[in-house]
Amino acid sequence: MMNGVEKTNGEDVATEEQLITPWTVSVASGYTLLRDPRHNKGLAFTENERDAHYLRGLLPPALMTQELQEKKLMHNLRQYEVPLQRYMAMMDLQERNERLFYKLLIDNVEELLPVVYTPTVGEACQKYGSIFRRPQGLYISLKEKGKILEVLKNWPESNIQVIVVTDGERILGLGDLGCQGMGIPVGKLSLYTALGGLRPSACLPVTIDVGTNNEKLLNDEFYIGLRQRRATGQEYAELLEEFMTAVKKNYGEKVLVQFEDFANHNAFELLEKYSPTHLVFNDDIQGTASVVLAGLLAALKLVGGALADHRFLFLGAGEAGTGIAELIALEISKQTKAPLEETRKKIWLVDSKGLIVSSRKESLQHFKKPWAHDHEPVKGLLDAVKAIKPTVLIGSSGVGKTFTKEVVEAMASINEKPLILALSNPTSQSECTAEEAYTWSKGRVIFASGSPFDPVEYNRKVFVPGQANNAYIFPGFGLGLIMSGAIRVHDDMLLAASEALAAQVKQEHFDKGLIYPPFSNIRNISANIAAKVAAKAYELGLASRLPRPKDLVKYAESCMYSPVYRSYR
Ligand SMILES: O=C([O-])CC(=O)C(=O)O
Ligand SMILES: [Mg+2]
Repeated sequence: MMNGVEKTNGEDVATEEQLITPWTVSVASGYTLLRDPRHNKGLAFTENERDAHYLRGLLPPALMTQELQEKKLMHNLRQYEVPLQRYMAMMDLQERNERLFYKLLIDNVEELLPVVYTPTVGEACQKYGSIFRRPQGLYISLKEKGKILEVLKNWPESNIQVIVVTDGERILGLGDLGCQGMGIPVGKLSLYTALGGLRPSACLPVTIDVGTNNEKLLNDEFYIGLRQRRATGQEYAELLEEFMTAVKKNYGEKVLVQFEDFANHNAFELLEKYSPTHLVFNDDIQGTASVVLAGLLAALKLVGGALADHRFLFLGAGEAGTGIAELIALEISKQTKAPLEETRKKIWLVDSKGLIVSSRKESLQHFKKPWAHDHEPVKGLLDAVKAIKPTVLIGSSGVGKTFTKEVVEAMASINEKPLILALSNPTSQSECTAEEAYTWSKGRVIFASGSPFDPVEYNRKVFVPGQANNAYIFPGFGLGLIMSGAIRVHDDMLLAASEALAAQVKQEHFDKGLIYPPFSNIRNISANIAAKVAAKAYELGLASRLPRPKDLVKYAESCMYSPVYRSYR
């Protein structure tokens, strides 16, 4: 139980032999207050606050508003030309003055998203050891086996609502970054707060360190993780089981665990294993699926027809590829009442061995098997495009530069308005650039990508590429789950989130060729997504927060964290 009889940090339920953490709660003042990022306001402390909180002399005389601090910091950030330096400046700010960090991020979301998130966060993870200053998040390694519950109690907050956890094995499209994957949970959770309005203190980033198979990191003297090859099989499963059990025991039934950037085999297995007993969500399978489906639903206004009239070809049959494919098949099945086995046949996947066809079925990993349709073998992507004649081409393999000129031209020769999504992250792994997509299709493509691209001018027309990134969905999705007290995730909630996001794309966006709304309005979008997800949770009997609020959008908005400074008495 979270807020009821038991205290959440477990002291009350501990027996006399059990070890507890002797937390004390005190009012911060003076030097300690300035060093406490959650409460520090820097030069924005008022005269009264300086008197009352023993700050006299610890600050220079000037007073600044939060707006002026924001202006100064944005100016400073823009001086850095190297993206990683901007990232480090933002992380320093988060460690120094949390509210100001979120004020910057919320007010300048389009400019700062690429700094604290994709693509720069990818480079930050690669160099995490070298840029390491203060630890962020919770590290749970094989050394902590048998003690995970105690480790959770070391974290200074006990009222956790969302955990983003990675084991670092597949960080974006960059591969195994081991313990240095911590940048991802940290970045995702700062979006939970900035874009979805969850309180920072309710968010817990976790990295599970079972080793790494990345030789470069194993030989890097600055590497911060366990210097061993990855534990697998039973050893791995046991550590995760201990973690999942400890999480539920410590935070209760309603804590959301978001799996992030696990390698394919573990991602599918963990989701399947824990969905029946925990509130779990895999962002790379389900979040990406929901955001892509939203883009497709919106794109129908530009390309015409119903979803069922289209043919889909994927390059990449991992978490994103099969997750998106399954959600598209589910949506078509709901719309047409055709069984899933039928609707799946509109969707074709290509992996590293070529088109997935029935003759390969025996040797396929189980998550690929539903996509093995009858067709003669086809080797490469270009031949698959020519054979399948898709209206929609989606890249989700994590490998860059795979949508070649020939592939884009083939799509443009088949379709008046080809729909191409280059989802792989970060920018270096994108299947093609926005400029390539517009140029090679002679300006006819409808394009979106996982990493952001600047607008492109082609034939004196400006094209604005959309960003098909799960960041549109997970913050609002999570908010919807938390605010309704949901105890399980259901696929219908993903569909509800897709529809809510698609509904936010307005004529002015379509006019620019966009199939996603701009991020500048993301808090409002998140409130709408949260409301639809929560409504679905109530409808399905999965919500525990009763009675149901009448106006769920208003309620979502009222739950959202504001970064504006509070006055101290
Ligand atoms: O982090 C992102 O930008 C999207 C994502 O989940 C991934 O690429 O794994
Ligand atoms: Mg991810």
